[in-house]
Amino acid sequence: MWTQLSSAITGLMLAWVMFEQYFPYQLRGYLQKYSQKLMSYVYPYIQITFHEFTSERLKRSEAFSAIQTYIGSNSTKTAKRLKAEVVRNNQPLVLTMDDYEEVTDVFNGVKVWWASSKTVPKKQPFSFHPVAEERRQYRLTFHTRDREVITEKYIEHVLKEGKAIAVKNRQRKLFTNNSSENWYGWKSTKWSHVLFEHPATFDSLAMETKMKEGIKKDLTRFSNGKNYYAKIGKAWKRGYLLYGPPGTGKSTMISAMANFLDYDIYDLELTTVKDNSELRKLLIETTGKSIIVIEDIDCSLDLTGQRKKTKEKDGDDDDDDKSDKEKDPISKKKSEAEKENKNRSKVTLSGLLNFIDGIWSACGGERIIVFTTNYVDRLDPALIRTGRMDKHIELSYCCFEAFQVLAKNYLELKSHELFGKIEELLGETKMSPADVAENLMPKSDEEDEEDCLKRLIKALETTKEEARKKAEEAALKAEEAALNG
Ligand SMILES: Nc1ncnc2c1ncn2[C@@H]1O[C@H](COP(=O)(O)OP(=O)(O)OP(=O)(O)O)[C@@H](O)[C@H]1O
Ligand SMILES: [Mg+2]
Repeated sequence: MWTQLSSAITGLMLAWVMFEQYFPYQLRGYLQKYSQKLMSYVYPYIQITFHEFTSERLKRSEAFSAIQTYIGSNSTKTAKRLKAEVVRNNQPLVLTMDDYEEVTDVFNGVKVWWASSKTVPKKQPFSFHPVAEERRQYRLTFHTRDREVITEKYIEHVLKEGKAIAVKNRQRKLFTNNSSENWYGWKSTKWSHVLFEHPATFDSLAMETKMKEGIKKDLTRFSNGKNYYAKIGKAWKRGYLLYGPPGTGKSTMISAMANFLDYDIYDLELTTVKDNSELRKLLIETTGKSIIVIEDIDCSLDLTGQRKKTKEKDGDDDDDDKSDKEKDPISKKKSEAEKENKNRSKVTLSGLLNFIDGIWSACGGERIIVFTTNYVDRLDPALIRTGRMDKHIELSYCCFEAFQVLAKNYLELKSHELFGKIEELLGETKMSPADVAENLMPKSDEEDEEDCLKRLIKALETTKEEARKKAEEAALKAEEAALNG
């Protein structure tokens, strides 16, 4: 048996050598051409191969990824051998077609075959670029008579569907910028990320229903506005300025926005950005369908510009001002951050404005930029003028409508006899939704809804009393000052 096989192989090899030696080059070309033609009569199928990596810089082919997702979602019903991957502990298994497996698909009554295979490239003795161990490819086979429908419609359908499924299944990410000291090598990591899993939604957000609905509408119009933005010649982006006292839900709203639109979040820490060019590099690295957030913009940088610097030089920063700062927690936060950032970040106001609406801001598309601040009046007018930050949203102290949302979320209460008293007190005093929520949270298993509501009433009364005393003291001081001339 082995001797027969080896003599057959030797015979074939001899025939090939004779063919190579005795047939002239042109004749060999003709023979190959006609044999292929002959084959196409016997085998009337066309094959297209999609490789995993593009030829340039080993980048993964987008078409391959889309096809993989498309086949993955369809093949689980038909393929006999599947590959299982666990993405995360609490996620279901992701099943894809195994290597060397074949599945069929039908499009407009036309049948096609998809097969997966892989090649292992020869090891490079020396290379600067890491070489992928295996390269996979998908082979699409279809009948010659279906050439038109497949090349003109089917492939486009597969790529579009694959991308849509990937968007639907993707795990959203929360990025934060690394300090430039940690950018290394040709594959520098400017952003690092974790999975974004914040549960906040617009339903759980406590604020006036009308305002909430308005914001949701605005976001939906933006995310569906690709053609509109192209038509009016504007970059597909929108700026929001969220302002209000601490604990009124600015950060929570950003998470709710990301969950509502299914976007990633880039939390940009400006104080670690060295200069404007670094800011631009960071921006280029962000992807579409994302929210870029700069929190506490008034603390991040000296965005009040040159005016403030000259003021400080003139010695305008008097003692009274300083003692005020010591009292006010927001100013304290601001001055601490200012001190820390002095000389560290050279990002300028103009650099930031360029980031918001300069030429570079258009790359990527479909992006929302959100600034938050506790003090809107401390920002430079250039930063908040109309057209720059498209929408200004004030998040304020808890109103009764907002309280109702919190009571429903925290205590599953839609009404209660104590609601009337709470409505009255909320109208007379200022308490942030964060503080209201804190009071509504049961502190032990023994506490019921009524205990929580009573605690809130007590807290509201204390706040009201403190505010009354403060106002009295201020009035007294003003009276004294008037008397002293
Ligand atoms: N409007 C709101 N609806 C629901 N929960 C809220 C709301 N505002 C605040 N909270 C609760 O209070 C906590 C603090 O809120 P959040 O961090 O969003 O406030 P903030 O406005 O960003 O404050 P800061 O100005 O200090 O950053 C949140 O974890 C959330 O549970
Ligand atoms: Mg916040």
